[in-house]
Amino acid sequence: MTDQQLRDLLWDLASQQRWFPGRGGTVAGARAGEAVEVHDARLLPAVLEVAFPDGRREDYLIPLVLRDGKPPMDACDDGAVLLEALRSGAPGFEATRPIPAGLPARRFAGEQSNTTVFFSDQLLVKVFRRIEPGINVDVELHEVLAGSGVAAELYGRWRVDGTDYAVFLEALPDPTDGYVLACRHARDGADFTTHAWALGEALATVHRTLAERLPSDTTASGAVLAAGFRRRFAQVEAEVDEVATHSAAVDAVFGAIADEVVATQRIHGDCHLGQVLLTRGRWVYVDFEGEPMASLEERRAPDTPLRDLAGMLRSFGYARADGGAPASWLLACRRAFLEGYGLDPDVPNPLLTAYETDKAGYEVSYEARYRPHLMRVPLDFLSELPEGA
Ligand SMILES: Nc1ncnc2c1ncn2[C@@H]1O[C@H](COP(=O)(O)OP(=O)(O)O)[C@@H](O)[C@H]1O
Ligand SMILES: O=P(O)(O)O[C@H]1O[C@H](CO)[C@@H](O[C@H]2O[C@H](CO)[C@@H](O)[C@H](O)[C@H]2O)[C@H](O)[C@H]1O
Repeated sequence: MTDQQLRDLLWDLASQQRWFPGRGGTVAGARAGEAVEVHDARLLPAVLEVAFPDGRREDYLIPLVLRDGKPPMDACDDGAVLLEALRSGAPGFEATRPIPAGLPARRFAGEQSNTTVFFSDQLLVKVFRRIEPGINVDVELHEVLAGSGVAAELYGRWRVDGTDYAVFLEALPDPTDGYVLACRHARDGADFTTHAWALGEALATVHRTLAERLPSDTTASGAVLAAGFRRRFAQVEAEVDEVATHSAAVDAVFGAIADEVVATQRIHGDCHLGQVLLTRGRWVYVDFEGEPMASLEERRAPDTPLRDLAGMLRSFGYARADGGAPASWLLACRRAFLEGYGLDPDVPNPLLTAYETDKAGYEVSYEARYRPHLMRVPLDFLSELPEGA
């Protein structure tokens, strides 16, 4: 295949995909690594390089399966090759447990920023699409959380020249999405506190395990955190006029943490109810990649566990709004979640409020851009902040 043919092929394959935000860009190049022999096929790790008008460049992985007499195809549509590559120990593939042979492959059809292929109901591979040089945080943290019971077990990885291309994980049996379940409870006016408590307990296990296995001797000062929150909120103010009425209350929330000093550690980083699955009575956290817009360096940096707690608390607020539940439903979820985590909900926690406020500000601008009909949800949270917090 010539260089031009590879560029055209990858662009065609990517352009049809929901995970590909590269349409606003142009092809800057295409490259292919060493092909891997798997039975009667060859697996070619191909990467499309996309340039954007603002100067950004992004790399998108489109592993190709090449078979004699057939057009090349995205390996995610021929997932058996990926499983067999792991099982047979093909170059770059490393299994961390025994891999069953011949499981039927099914590509996940839902909205996703990467691409997941399930193998029967036993395991899955998540192929990373936008790749960055180095270790992928999702792989790193799944490895660290092995055996903790609050994350899926790692089955292996595909790593090329020190960069993670894919992670193989246990497929959790009978999974139910946490946000879907919470919204259903809110709609039915059903009690969600047992689940909220268990989610808090599971998050405490995530944090404890990460702190034990990836210790970090770092702290964050409230003044620095507040400065960051204020900068981010100023951007929201510039974008959405309606937040101006809440500016004084928000400023007071951020001002209240100036004297704090908190320990930092590795955290989930993008915690919300859409990142937890209930599997046979147990809550499991998924997708440890951190905030998609943050750089790899930012996503690997220690942070305070309160960011994860705040993300989850905000999510209960969304579920309440979605299901039209009363304020008491939300309050009960919040209390149960904090208690399950090991915090006393009656003890004021200005730092946690500051993280929630920061997240709500971010949500206002996210909703203004993508889902204006939901902008009221974070705005309502801001409107409930006490004036002189
Ligand atoms: N171990 C797992 N077992 C079963 N389903 C999973 C597992 N991990 C993730 N999922 C589901 O697969 C989908 C995509 O997973 P996710 O890790 O969030 O992908 P992305 O990084 O592309 O957003 C989600 O619907 C999630 O609930
Ligand atoms: O899951 P992503 O990392 O892509 O996060 C983005 O989209 C989320 C919505 O899908 C958005 O989350 C917000 O809405 C959720 C309900 O739809 C709610 O559970 C979250 O708490 C709320 O923040 C997230 O902010 C955005 O970054």
